Amino acid sequence: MRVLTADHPLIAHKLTYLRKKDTDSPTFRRLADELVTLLAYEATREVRTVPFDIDTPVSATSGVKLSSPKPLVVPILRAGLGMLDGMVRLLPTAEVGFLGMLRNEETLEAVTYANRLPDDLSGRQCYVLDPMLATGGTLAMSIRYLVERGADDITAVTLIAAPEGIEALRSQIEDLDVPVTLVTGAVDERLNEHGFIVPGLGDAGDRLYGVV
Ligand SMILES: O=P(O)(O)OC[C@H]1O[C@H](OP(=O)(O)OP(=O)(O)O)[C@H](O)[C@@H]1O
Ligand SMILES: O=c1cc[nH]c(=O)[nH]1
Ligand SMILES: [Mg+2]
Repeated sequence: MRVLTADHPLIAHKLTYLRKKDTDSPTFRRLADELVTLLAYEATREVRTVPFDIDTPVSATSGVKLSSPKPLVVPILRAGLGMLDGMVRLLPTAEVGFLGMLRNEETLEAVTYANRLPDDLSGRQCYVLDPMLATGGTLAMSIRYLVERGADDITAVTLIAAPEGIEALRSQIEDLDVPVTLVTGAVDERLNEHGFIVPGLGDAGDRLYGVV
């Protein structure tokens, strides 16, 4: 698994305000949206294209367009939904599939409670969106699931990742014969005893949508 950590002052600035505990939900949503658009530039660096001949007002020329099959963007509900608009703004032809996953607060194991994805993902490039990579369990399950359905290239986009989670994810998907890239806005210090990222930003889903 390739890991790309963003190194950009605008990303660092926006992440700082996202982390602040007194940042309200509307501001948190706006910052998450802006951050994913900046990260999407890096995440889509290898999106597949095909040659495309066009006429400008001046002459004929060749360019490129996104190839078929269309890329699939998969936000992990709930918190990944806060990253969807920012991603599809850069990838307007992408299709969107949904996975609903919840981490058990005691065992920290992820369970899947919703699934709305195409059955056959053969030949698809998939972009998985989830702001937090903590123990790595949620992303490992979702990536394995997409590969079982045929996805042949996966990029996960996170805002913040824990170093332990990155290593756990790496080991849980190392048997997969598919390139996986992780693009993250930051790699934080560690996980605490409750499986929360330190310093992190708290519970991303709650901060986006309220405490449930
Ligand atoms: O790396 P992991 O240890 O698996 O933890 C990360 C997961 O935890 C959070 O979701 P949560 O379970 O809080 O669900 P929510 O998005 O509905 O709040 C987060 O959005 C990730 O999906
Ligand atoms: O710090 C964390 C860990 C898991 N999920 C979150 O939303 N935040
Ligand atoms: Mg949550």
